[in-house]
Amino acid sequence: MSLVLLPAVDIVGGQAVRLTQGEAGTETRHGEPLAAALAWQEAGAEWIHMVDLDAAFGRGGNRELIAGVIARLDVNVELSGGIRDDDSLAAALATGCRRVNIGTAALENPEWCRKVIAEYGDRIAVGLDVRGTTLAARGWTKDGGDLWEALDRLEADGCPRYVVTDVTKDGMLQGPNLDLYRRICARTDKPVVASGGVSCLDDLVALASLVPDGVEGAIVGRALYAHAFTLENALAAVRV
Ligand SMILES: O=C(O)c1ccccc1N[C@@H]1O[C@H](COP(=O)(O)O)[C@@H](O)[C@H]1O
Repeated sequence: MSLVLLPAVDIVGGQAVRLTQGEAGTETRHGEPLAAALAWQEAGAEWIHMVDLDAAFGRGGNRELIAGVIARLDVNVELSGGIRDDDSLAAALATGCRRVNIGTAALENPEWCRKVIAEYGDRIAVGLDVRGTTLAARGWTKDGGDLWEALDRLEADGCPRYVVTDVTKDGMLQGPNLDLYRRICARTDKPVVASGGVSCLDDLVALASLVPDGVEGAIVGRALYAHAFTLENALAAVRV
């Protein structure tokens, strides 16, 4: 199996942006989310990782715009940010995304998370956003507990997929935390999508070497927007 590449489209105030280590106020702007998403689709992406950062930071959201973007796409969208209760989950699924990524609520509301995993199966992924082995919640501004305790609980609850971000690597262009993904894959048989730090094609080749361990995909953000490589070249680099 080839590593699945998910170009990221993060949205603030209706614009595509990139943050550094997820910190509000560090954004660089990259135009219309639709234009970005269409560019990744045309370059061959099969999935797009879309984040409503305003919703993740608890300061509004971009759901209508996101629904309009997804309606124009043929590729699968994994949608993150602010999905924390029945209403926000229903609104997220109604955008037409293929799956949603639950972060804060998986840490703060385990019972609800268990319920929606049982109800929606693989339309749900849980985002494990970590600094060291401490989880980050609420726009990565609050500690969300111990990674290994949460992972054991989510395993018991049947979580079908994990999207694992090393927050300290995100937007830094300094390479991914391969050891983190190895350690998580050693503790679960469920697919893991790796996020944070990809800077060059060699980083993607290194992540692709973890496919037999359980790394299914890699989210690529700043490296694509900074033109460190093209998505076409990235897809070729991980193709087997
Ligand atoms: O992706 C980011 O750069 C990011 C930065 C700061 C906070 C969250 C970010 N992204 C993703 O948002 C969801 C978390 O949202 P919530 O906690 O469920 O509301 C998660 O997938 C993060 O990886």
